[in-house]
Amino acid sequence: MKTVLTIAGSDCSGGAGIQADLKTIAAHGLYGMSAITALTAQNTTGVYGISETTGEFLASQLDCIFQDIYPDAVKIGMVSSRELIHVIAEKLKEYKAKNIVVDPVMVSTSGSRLLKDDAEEALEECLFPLADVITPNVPEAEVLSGIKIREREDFCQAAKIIAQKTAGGILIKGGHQIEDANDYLYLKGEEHWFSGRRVNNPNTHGTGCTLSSAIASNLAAGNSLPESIRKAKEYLTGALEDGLNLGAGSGPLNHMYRLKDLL
Ligand SMILES: Nc1ncnc2c1ncn2[C@@H]1O[C@H](COP(=O)(O)OP(=O)(O)OP(=O)(O)O)[C@@H](O)[C@H]1O
Ligand SMILES: Cc1ncc(CO)c(N)n1
Repeated sequence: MKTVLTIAGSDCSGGAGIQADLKTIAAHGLYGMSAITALTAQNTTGVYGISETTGEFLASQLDCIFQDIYPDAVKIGMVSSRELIHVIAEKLKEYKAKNIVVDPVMVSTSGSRLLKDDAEEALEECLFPLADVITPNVPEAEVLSGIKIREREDFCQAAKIIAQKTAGGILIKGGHQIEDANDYLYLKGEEHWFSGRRVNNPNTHGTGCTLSSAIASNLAAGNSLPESIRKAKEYLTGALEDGLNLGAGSGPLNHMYRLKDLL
């Protein structure tokens, strides 16, 4: 069985972070493992607390995983501090990790900052060079490139700037655009657009985590990057279209929508 590791923060309400990743990996029929960077106290209405793990303990989790069950792909989500980013980069190099998806999580869907100021630079310097693909949303891509993204051409311009930090692909997610849900991939000088059906559902807690772990799952299964993104987007759109409505705020997706017939 193919295996996928997620290195991310825990969302106690189950909609984003580690919990969304493990549900996504399981829904793809793969074996999921997790190294937890931080506990968060959050729910569909917001993030109420963050308790980070130590660098030493994160290193220990990664040693346990890589020395025993080697992952076929690795997804990295919320990593809020410089120290933890350094630990991850060192361990990924030490164990020659492959199929690395970096989701540069900066702000939660509900608007809370999930990254300390000094961590942004470390993310770009230490993790981007190791990534097979990085998956910023539009606001994150604006921060990383330093330009405003409004028109189709802006996606390309921003990606080219970000590409100076990575040899991997840059997937700029258009979920925050109003009219459509199209995503843009810049990979080794080539452009790919992935057109999405925009779903009229305000319950989008964890869309970014779900997409990146679905991409990692598809890479682990041996798909090319563009094919992994196409399949991941299809999975995500279905989970959103299912119309689950839990909690008082922006609720989670239904990861098990393809298994409904079993019940
Ligand atoms: N309403 C929607 N309908 C269809 N697809 C959507 C919708 N909202 C987001 N998406 C898709 O979800 C994926 C994740 O994009 P999004 O921009 O929401 O990520 P994100 O902002 O990183 O997520 P998060 O808020 O969890 O951090 C993309 O493929 C995007 O196109
Ligand atoms: C733990 C965690 N990771 C990522 C996000 C991004 O939505 C979140 N809300 N919580």
